[in-house]
Amino acid sequence: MEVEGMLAPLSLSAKFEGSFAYLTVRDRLPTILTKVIDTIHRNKDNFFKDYGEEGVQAEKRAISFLSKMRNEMQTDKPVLILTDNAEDTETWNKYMQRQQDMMEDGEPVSWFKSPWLYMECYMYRRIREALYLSPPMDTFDVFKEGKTESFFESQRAIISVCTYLQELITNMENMSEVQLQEHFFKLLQVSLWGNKCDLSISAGQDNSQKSNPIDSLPDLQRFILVNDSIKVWSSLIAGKGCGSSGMKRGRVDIVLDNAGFELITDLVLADFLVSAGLAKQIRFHGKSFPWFVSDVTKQDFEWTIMQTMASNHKWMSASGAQWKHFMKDGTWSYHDHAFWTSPHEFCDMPADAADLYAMLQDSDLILFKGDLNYRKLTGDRMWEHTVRFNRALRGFQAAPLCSIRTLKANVQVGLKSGHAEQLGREDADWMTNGKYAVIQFSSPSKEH
Ligand SMILES: O=P(O)(O)OC[C@H]1O[C@](O)(CO)[C@@H](O)[C@@H]1O
Ligand SMILES: [Mn+2]
Repeated sequence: MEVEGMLAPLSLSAKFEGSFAYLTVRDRLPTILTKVIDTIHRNKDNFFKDYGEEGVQAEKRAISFLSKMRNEMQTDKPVLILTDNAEDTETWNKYMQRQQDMMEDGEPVSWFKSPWLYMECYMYRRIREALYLSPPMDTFDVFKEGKTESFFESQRAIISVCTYLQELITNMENMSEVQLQEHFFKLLQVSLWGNKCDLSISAGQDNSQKSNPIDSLPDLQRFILVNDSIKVWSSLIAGKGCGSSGMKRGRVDIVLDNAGFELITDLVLADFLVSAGLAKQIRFHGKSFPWFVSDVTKQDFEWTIMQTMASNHKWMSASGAQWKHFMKDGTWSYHDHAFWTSPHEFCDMPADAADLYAMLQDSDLILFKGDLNYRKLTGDRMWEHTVRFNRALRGFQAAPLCSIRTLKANVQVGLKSGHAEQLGREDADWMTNGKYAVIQFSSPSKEH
């Protein structure tokens, strides 16, 4: 899929001392691992209650795997092949070989020498392996507690967005297209800022939403570096317009990121799209195992809808009930695919996950939530900031797509000349502190 003659720049990597990747591998990843070990240990009594002595042995075994990995990471040991014979084990091991073939002077693939994206993904896959090899703990979600807490700590913000949604739906019939567009822009921004609330960048610290998200939007506007909302709107209108002729299906895919408040903002946006007739079908894509601390799994997805329904706030529970209904009648559906928990850049998708690529090709619009998806869209490479988004996608163009992301890693393309330099002067950490954001669109037929 790579455009001929146009090589991609180098991958971000911890081998660049002092870089954000370096600091992440040196400081943040070991902290996350320590928390994982601590969580397993704190749950020892529960494992005993549920599984007896077998549970206690499993706890010890998992902790020993994880401590070993922390040590390997901190001493920059070669990366090990996976041995858990899971559905994706072979893919991961093949990918390691691919990385090995790219190493200079035959040096082994290792934590501080290989691409950051690969190594960070690999850590979460190894956590999975440690649990997988420690039955009956194989289904334990080490990040569940954090995700649940972040949901409950965002209650007030959740109530305000659900109330906003329900009021909107009540008045929708009399709304002009311009008014609908205005509300769409707002909800897209709520979903954008919802991405501030991930737990990976804060190494698991509380990062929930406390204030009313709708009221905060005007103040946050100036932090949106690229805002292609109007193009996203146009692609939705195009999908809608052709619906009756059978050309387009009015299908929107949302590639989810984090559970907690962010997921609620995505569900609210999806509800709005359906209720306003802008989409007929929404397919949500989540992770098939716990990933990057706060990412949504099927369990989180179902739990969130149930909890929303169970709220004693009228508009929150009404929203939850509506979402359950959408799931039941097929208007909404949840999908997971091993590709989302692989280390691949998205330009690899046609070759490495052809079924998923084909599925996405019949979408009218794909919304990619969050920072990690942006890193994978752009390959997590050292692009010049002025390179076009389309170019950085390196042929990944299944359908019109939009990345909705707060900046938490130092890759950013599609900026006007001089903009990055100006930002650098104003705020040295603009690419990694989660204060700035983009709504960046790309369509297969148009150059951007
Ligand atoms: O949940 P998000 O928006 O993908 O953010 C997770 C980000 O946090 C980090 O783990 C911080 O290192 C990044 O690697 C990653 O891109
Ligand atoms: Mn995430």
